[in-house]
Amino acid sequence: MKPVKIGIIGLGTVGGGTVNVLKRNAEEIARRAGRQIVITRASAKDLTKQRICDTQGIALTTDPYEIISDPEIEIVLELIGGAGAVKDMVLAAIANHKHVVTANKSLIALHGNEIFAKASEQGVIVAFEAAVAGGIPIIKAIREGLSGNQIQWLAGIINGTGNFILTEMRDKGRDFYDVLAEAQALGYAEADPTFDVEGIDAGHKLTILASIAFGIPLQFDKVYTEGITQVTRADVEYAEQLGYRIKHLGIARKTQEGIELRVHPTLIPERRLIANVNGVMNAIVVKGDAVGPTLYYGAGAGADPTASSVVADVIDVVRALTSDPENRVPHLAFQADALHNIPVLPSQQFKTAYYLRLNAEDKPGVLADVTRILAKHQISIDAIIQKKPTDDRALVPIILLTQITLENEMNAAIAEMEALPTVTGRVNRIRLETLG
Ligand SMILES: NC(=O)C1=CN([C@@H]2O[C@H](COP(=O)(O)OP(=O)(O)OC[C@H]3O[C@@H](n4cnc5c(N)ncnc54)[C@H](O)[C@@H]3O)[C@@H](O)[C@H]2O)C=CC1
Ligand SMILES: N[C@@H](CC=O)C(=O)O
Ligand code: NA
Repeated sequence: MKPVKIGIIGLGTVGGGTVNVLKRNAEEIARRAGRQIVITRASAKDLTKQRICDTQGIALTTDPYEIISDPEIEIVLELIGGAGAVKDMVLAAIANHKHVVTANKSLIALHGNEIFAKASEQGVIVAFEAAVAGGIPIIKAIREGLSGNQIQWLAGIINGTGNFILTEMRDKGRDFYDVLAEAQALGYAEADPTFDVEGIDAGHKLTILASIAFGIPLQFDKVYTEGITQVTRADVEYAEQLGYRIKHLGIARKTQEGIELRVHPTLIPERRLIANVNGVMNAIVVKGDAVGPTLYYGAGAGADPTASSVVADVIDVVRALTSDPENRVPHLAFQADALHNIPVLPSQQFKTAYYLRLNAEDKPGVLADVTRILAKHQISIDAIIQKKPTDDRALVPIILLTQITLENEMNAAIAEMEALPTVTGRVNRIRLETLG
């Protein structure tokens, strides 16, 4: 059989890694795909830049459209990133009947509904395994491996940069921005690293996971996102004293009222496997009604791990080249005409337990005021720690763990606690999930 010709647009961390893996494992890949896969062309912004891959035998250009319109190329690998100009490139590739493999979660989360509709019209595949949790085959696991289940919830550490930062801060006491700079140097971070630390990247990934788990359209605008910048060393220590770890999680949960889609720092019991996932590693727990809880673990970022997913997608596409488009795995796991518009809940309707930390004056009655406010909002307390004063102004940190409550009630209770004359500053809240 003739080799399949592919073109890559974007030769940075993931593009370079993909060239390396495709070259290094060419023989095994051909045995799996049934055909040889050859990168004939690649586009890069700067042709003189030093790369992590050898581009020998690959015709280079600065113009991605030369690849997108090349009649010889069957699969275009979009490894540039961003959701602006790249969207037009991907739509142009689809219009030219090319299959597309992408690692771009922002593109899929923001424009996936349109892109998949256009791809289906043209009978081509848009594959995106690398877009969620780097090297972990989580898309395939949910879309194919768990397709017999009703998915009840999923929760995951789905940003490698954020987990790397939290781990280094906790284990080595390192400075936030120092670790972020290292994550950038290692190629883990997004072009705009606020996407990593403010939870936007995790929000993009959660959008995709929720869609394939529940059969709903992609809707990033409804994801609640909170980043890791407000997590303090004190919170990490208090959480540990109470038997918890703080992880930045993306959580999608189907409830009677609708779907919760939220990204935020979360206390998790330290005995859970996911609480012990460190560094750039990612992990996702998916609970199906038939299978029960399942856990997927692996590198969430980096050149070779991400390339592992890109190349697996390329092989899938090659295997499917001769299949009838009607019989292919649907892009979003459910048939395109069978997606449901289940409401995504506003954050006020989330139900979760909480860790609260507040600074109060060291006076009798303060704790009673706080517990009275919580009781008024029907919030039950699971644990309280009152620390010794932190300074000569005699402020005492009070740490509380609550039982599951409605976020709306918690918002009201926090506002009342902050208004107490004996409470100084903001009440720091972190949501808590037992993930049982
Ligand atoms: N770095 C990682 O670990 C992971 C990245 N991703 C995603 O993979 C994609 C690529 O990310 P990275 O490789 O990390 O970024 P990168 O910045 O290392 O590489 C992107 C490359 O595209 C080039 N480029 C920009 N505009 C171009 C144009 N018009 N034509 C040709 N090349 C152009 C840039 O010069 C750069 O070399 C992004 O969507 C990212 O979110 C996904 C999973 C993991
Ligand atoms: N910036 C992302 C890259 C992979 O998706 C991350 O750190 O997880
Ligand atoms: Na993946």
